[in-house]
Amino acid sequence: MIKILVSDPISEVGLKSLLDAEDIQVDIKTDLNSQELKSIIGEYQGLLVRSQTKVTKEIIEAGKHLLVIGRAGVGVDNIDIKAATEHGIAVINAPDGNTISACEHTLAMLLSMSRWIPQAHNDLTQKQWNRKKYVGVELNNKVLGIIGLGRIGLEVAKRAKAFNMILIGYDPFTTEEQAQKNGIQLKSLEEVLRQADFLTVHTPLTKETKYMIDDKQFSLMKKGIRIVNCARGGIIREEALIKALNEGIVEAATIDVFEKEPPLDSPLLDHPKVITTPHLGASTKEAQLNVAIDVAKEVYHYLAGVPYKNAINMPSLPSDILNHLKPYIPLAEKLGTFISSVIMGGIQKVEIIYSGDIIEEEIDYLTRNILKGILRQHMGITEVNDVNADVMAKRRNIEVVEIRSNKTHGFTNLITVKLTTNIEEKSISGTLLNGYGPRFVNFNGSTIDVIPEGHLIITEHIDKPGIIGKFGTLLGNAGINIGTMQVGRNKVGGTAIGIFGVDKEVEDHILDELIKVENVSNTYYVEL
Ligand SMILES: NC(=O)C1=CN([C@@H]2O[C@H](COP(=O)(O)OP(=O)(O)OC[C@H]3O[C@@H](n4cnc5c(N)ncnc54)[C@H](O)[C@@H]3O)[C@@H](O)[C@H]2O)C=CC1
Ligand SMILES: O=C(O)CCC(=O)C(=O)O
Repeated sequence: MIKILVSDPISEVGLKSLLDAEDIQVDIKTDLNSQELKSIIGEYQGLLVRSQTKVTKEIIEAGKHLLVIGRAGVGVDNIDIKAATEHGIAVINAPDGNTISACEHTLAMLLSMSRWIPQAHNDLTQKQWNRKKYVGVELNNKVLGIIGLGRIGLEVAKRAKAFNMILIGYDPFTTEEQAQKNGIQLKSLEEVLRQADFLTVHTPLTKETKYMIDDKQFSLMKKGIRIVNCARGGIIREEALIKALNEGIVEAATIDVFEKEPPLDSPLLDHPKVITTPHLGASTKEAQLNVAIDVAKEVYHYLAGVPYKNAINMPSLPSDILNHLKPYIPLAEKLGTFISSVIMGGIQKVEIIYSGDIIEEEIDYLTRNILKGILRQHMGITEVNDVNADVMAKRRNIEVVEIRSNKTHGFTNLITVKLTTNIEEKSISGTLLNGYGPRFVNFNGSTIDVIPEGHLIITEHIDKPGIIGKFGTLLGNAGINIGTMQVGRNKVGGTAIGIFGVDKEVEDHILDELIKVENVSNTYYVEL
């Protein structure tokens, strides 16, 4: 039974697919403090959160059985992604379901700020009829600067256009063409800051975006600018914002997200020109249902080994691409397992050559599976998986080189893995034969044709008469039946290899017998 903990309020209707699954137990405990979470997280394979639960390194380390962390929403800055990746835990979010709500909240903030609606309402509740005090500004013909032209930024642009605003934007990861298509003039950050009458930020909180709006940036702004932050606290430095408000650079600000949440001691809450909401951007019935449905489905798919698309720490592949890659995945892992079983010494380099139709695919995913096979087999690292395979290789100073080549050697697709250790270098090539499944087709330069499955004995010997016969006798005497056999050599009388598919597990003492046969240099055993 798989156990999933839901530690933040997430729509139960949206979680129905998990709640109804027979093989999954879902526990909803939304009032845990971090100590309590730490003490129980070890029981769970899955953890579902929104933004309140801080999934720290400590929590991740205590989650000995965690396989997946699902975030019902976009921002994953409350999850230590590095620690999750190192522990092989997939982090999956639900980025699409709350876009419209966050965008509409931004528009609500823009409008209330331009007309001082909350302040005027407050006065009126105090029986003060202040018509002169609250003179606003129109959005019409004003320049709206949008920082971050992703899902929410572009939806905001669409709606701001309806108010006849002039749209300018900054996003180093988008193109001029894409911006123009959405009616936005792409500019440098400095230009946006200098030209905007209204400014709204829609980036994630990263090392690059933290405090991207600080004293220096405020000093570039037009006097009287109005600012919205419905993205993440910390993109705008709060201290600098307060200063800019007090100096009159910023006329008004609307803030949904804070550097520290809840921000109960923040001076922003008391500032007369600031409108605040308690991180409500995604708090609509629709958004909460959407993100719960999305995250439940993705987590279920991840646990069931079915294609999913929104992993943060793995290549996120559309399901059609993942389905196309699927048959190559076991081949990739088996190439890694095989080559690392027949080599001696400490691994220094893994070179992977992809050729043929496979080079059009997301080969990073296959590389992770090759590395997984290598690290599990050669180093006994059982916790390695698709999520952390490349991190684990890097941590062990293994150089990983991926090459796309057009030399297919007659195959429609070919994957060659060359392993270099401090002692030797060996290679294995495999292909996927249409309708026949995976095959190993070359080992250290010798042509072979091996179905990579079951119990395999591999021998390296000199190409001389009688050796294969002796192997047969020895294995027969040990009650081991040879089901398939492949021999190859680089030249007559040269170095030869034998790959014997046998019907049962082979113990070490049998390999010791085989290596005693004259002209045999090495024997190995691998289970695929
Ligand atoms: N207040 C709330 O309740 C909600 C807040 N959010 C937050 O809104 C933000 C935007 O979300 P989405 O639009 O869904 O994300 P997204 O990933 O679709 O868009 C983010 C955009 O920021 C851009 N970007 C990244 N680094 C940048 C930089 N240094 N300078 C300028 N642009 C940069 C990216 O290229 C991307 O286009 C996130 O921080 C998210 O967590 C999202 C939903 C609800
Ligand atoms: O869970 C929430 O309500 C916050 C949503 C949010 O900030 C996000 O999705 O990034």
